[in-house]
Amino acid sequence: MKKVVLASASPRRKELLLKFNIEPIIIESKIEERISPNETAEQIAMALSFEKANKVAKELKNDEIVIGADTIVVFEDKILGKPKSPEEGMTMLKLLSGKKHEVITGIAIIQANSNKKIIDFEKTVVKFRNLTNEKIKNYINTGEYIDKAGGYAIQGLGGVLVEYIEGCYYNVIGLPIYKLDLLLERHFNLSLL
Ligand SMILES: Cc1cn([C@H]2C[C@H](O)[C@@H](COP(=O)(O)OP(=O)(O)OP(=O)(O)O)O2)c(=O)[nH]c1=O
Repeated sequence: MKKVVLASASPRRKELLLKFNIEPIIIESKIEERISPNETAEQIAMALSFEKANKVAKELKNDEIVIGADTIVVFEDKILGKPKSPEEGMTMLKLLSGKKHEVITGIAIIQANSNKKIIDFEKTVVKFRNLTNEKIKNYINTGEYIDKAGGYAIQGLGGVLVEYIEGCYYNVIGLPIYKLDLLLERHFNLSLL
């Protein structure tokens, strides 16, 4: 397989790629995550994933495949980022309690030093069970909410909060693996299997 560069500091994304037999070179891509009010959530996630991948691709000398991704949580047209405090985490989980929300991941794949690039997104609906204030407080106290869009991690103790999902599980964790394989196959003649 060609050299794959993951333009991400997210340990989840690295672990996911490793699980699917890709050993990525990690290059963190620090961008300012600006959110423009005129864009849809899908457009925002795709634009941010592209910015992350493009920043790294521009610094490379060969024809590496660069992957960038951005995950956002959308509840009733409101974008929920990463909570900056336990209080904000608590407010987010109260909003999500008993309701459905969307997790959207933008994914950008760029071949460095070529004009080959593709940008797409994946959407998963997540239904939360009804949460008591005590349950929310107990979850926030675990600290797991930190660094997670929407303030929870489905792959961890946050799994207790989720009743069901509609769509790709890996998308919620930050990288829709089936779509990555589909895009690699279709546009780069590569595949995970
Ligand atoms: C909803 C949810 C989000 N998350 C995580 C996935 C993403 O890593 C994070 C959203 O932040 P992102 O901005 O997508 O990614 P990141 O800051 O972790 O890494 P980088 O920008 O360097 O690529 O939330 C989970 O791990 N589990 C979940 O259930």
